[in-house]
Parts: sequence; C-alpha cells; structure tokens
Amino acid sequence: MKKIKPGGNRCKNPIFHISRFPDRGDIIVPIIQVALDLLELDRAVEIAKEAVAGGADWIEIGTPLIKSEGMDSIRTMRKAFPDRTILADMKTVDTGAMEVEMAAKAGADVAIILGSADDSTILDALRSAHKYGVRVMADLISAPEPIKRAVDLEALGVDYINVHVGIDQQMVGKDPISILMEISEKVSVQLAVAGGLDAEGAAKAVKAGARIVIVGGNITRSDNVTEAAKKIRQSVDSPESVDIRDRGTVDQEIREIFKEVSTSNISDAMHRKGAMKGIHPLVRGKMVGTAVTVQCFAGDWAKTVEAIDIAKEGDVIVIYNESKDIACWGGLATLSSLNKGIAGVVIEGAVRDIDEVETLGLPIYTSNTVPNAGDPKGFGEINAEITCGSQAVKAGDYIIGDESGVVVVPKEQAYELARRAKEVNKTEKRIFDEIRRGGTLSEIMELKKWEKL
Ligand SMILES: O=C(CO)[C@H](O)[C@H](O)COP(=O)(O)O
Repeated sequence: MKKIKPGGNRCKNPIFHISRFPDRGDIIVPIIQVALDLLELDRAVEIAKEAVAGGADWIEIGTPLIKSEGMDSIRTMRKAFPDRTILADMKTVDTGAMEVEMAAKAGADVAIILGSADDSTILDALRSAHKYGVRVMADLISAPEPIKRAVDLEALGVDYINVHVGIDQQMVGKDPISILMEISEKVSVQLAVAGGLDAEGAAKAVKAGARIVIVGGNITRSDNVTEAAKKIRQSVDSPESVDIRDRGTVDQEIREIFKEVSTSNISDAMHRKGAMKGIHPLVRGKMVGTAVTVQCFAGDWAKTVEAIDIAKEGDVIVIYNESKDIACWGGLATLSSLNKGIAGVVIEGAVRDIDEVETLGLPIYTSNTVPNAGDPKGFGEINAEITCGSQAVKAGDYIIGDESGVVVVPKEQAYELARRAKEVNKTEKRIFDEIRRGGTLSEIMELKKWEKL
C-alpha cells in the first residue's frame, strides 16, 4: 500500500513534520485534534486560530459544520491553515469513494468515515483516498462490537481508528477510555480517541494508548479557547502530572453540575420544560437539592412542619398549599430547616414572618406572602407526587432555584439533563465572550440564516 506522509504534499515545513509526524503509523508526540462542531464558518475559523495558538495540531471540520456550510467549510479551512492537517468529519456510511473524493478535492488531508459502514464502503473509500493522496480515519461511534470492528478495520487498511463516544452518548454517562484500553491491546494502527475529553480525560487517553486526542466542546466552547487548548496540550505532553479527580457518587456529580449552571441553562437543556410558573424568589440564594414533597390544605401547616423532620441534609421541601391567603410557612419553620441542613423551600401558597426569614437567609421561593397563619390540623401527605407551580414533582426529583425562578428535573433524567445543561452553559459562555468583543447575538448566531422557512 502506498505510504502517505501525514499532512500530505501540503507540508511547507518538512523538518517540523518529519520530526513530529515521521510517517503514517508513527506519531511520536501525541497529536491534539480540535473538533469544530459549530454551525458558523467565520466563528469556526476564529476558534481554530485560537486553538492552534494554544497548541492544537490538527483541525477537524465537525459534521455539523460540514452539514451547515458544505464542502466550502473545508476549502475555507484549507486556505486559512495551509500548513495544518485538516480532517473532514464526513461520518460517511455509504458511497465511501465519492465522499472521500469530495473531501480530498476540497482540501482535506484526512476523511473520517464510519467504522460501522459496510466493508465495501470502507474499501472503496480507501481506494479513493489512495487515488487522491489523503488518509482515512474510521470512527467507531456506535459500533456494536467496537473491539472486533477495530481489528477488522486495521486489516482493511484504514490509517487511523477513532475510539469515539458521541456527544449524546456522553450525556448518559458513557466514556471512551475503558474501550480504548481494550482496543489498544488488540491493534497496532494509530488510535485516536474522542468523547467529551477534558485535560484529565486527555491525560488518561494518552496513558491508555491514544496518539491522537480529539477534543471538541472542552476547547471550542470555552470562553478562553487558547487557554483551554494549552491545558489539553500540557496534559497530553505530561499525562503523569495530571491529577485525576474523584468525581464522587452520581448524586454528588449531579449536584455539583447543577450548582455551576443556571435555571435558564437547565430549562434550555429540557427543551423549555421544567420551569415552575408563578413561583418567585423571596429569600434570594442559589438552591440545589432533592425534593421532599408536601400536599396540604388551606392554612394547615402540620405536614409542612413534619416534613422538616423527614427531610435530610441537602433536600428541598416543595409544598403545595391550597390557600394563597393563609400562610403555611414562617420564621420558626425556617429556623428548624436551617438546623437540619435543608437546602431551601418552594411553596405554592403563602409565607409569613418575612423580616425574620430574610434575616435567616434560607433560600425560599413562593407564590405569595401574608401575615396570617392557619392551624396544624394534620391533613395532607408527605412525599406523594404533587403539582407545584404547574409542574409535577416527585420525592427525589432535583429542584434548582436561582434569580430566574425554579426548575424541576425528574430524578430519572437528572444525570443526562445536568450534563446537557453544562453544555448549554459552556456554549453561552463562549458566545458571551464573543459579544463582549463587540459582536451582537444575531450576527454571531447568523440568526437570519437559521429562521424557519
Ligand atoms: O464527532 C463528534 C461528535 O459526533 C465530536 O467532534 C467529538 O465527539 C469531539 O467532541 P467532544 O470533545 O465535544 O466530544
């Protein structure tokens, strides 16, 4: 098989490329490949420049960018980065030869195709790659038997195999490192790895045998792309020096993420669902916790107060009380809650003793305030499913409150929605930074182009 120098015939600086990438199958220093999963080409070029300044070696035009801007995205990147290795993440599953030809003619050095494509597609893609002097990376995303498929792909002759956990798969807790370890035992082809890698993940990946570390969101959606790339560079170059954090239990991880993101981020991640209606901050403060629910009748505050004894540290008491004119919560309940380490209270109903509860500082979100209380009659239920602020709330659901209001995240989806909210948060921080440099939101997002026809 014809041997092709990484960077193809575009290498303007042969010494650099010979020392750094001597030949296919022989990358000495691990490569950082920045994946540009964006929709707007101008932004992608700018972000790529910042990433290269921070130490990214290879530039991948992500599938969303190719779908949004077509082959012009490859041409533009080629022009902007004449000396860099450019990869086109075509995710080809059929017509391998044609798609590799398209990528090659537009200026890519490497075409990325799906490892799970039929052998006939892989082989024809390789023929086309050899004809046009480019390389082929096979991506194992969603391959049913990735280890076996990696062995097959090596035998078929691909140049690189990417052990890849996709963005949606990451959101449900999958990660590529353990599978990478197994594959690196079985094949000698150069391995790439991708799937939500940060500095810690990049260090683990290099130690597990990856020679190409692909990083998307943790570079491209950072508010300081160059610094983010530098961090990855450092961990790829000195993986032993990176501290591997213990992330704790899933519940701890979920709480940590919810503390970092806003209720607006969470609502976006939930496709505009989850926000309580008519519930506003009374005593301000970020609130994150799991629900203890209370359903009670007009002015009957027995169950609301008993719930304080049932709740554990870090819980949020969520109350539906039938009346907005008789308080079911006040200063004494608030002080009791602080003694138990409760994270906050949400009340569809009324609160009193406002001066006192403000001084005590426990976050409280409510629909109303009044001076008068009712009586502890004992009707109602604790930890039954309730409706509060027009949202269904079950015991154990995650309740998050901040200046914008309160959102309810069903416990069954909490990990995924926390991870997705974090992605929303990262994207917004990056766009915020771009607006700060002088743009406007509609310019940056190319809003007109994306209006529904
Ligand atoms: O191909 C991709 C998604 O299908 C991404 O480019 C790849 O997963 C890297 O991005 P991230 O680091 O955000 O996972």
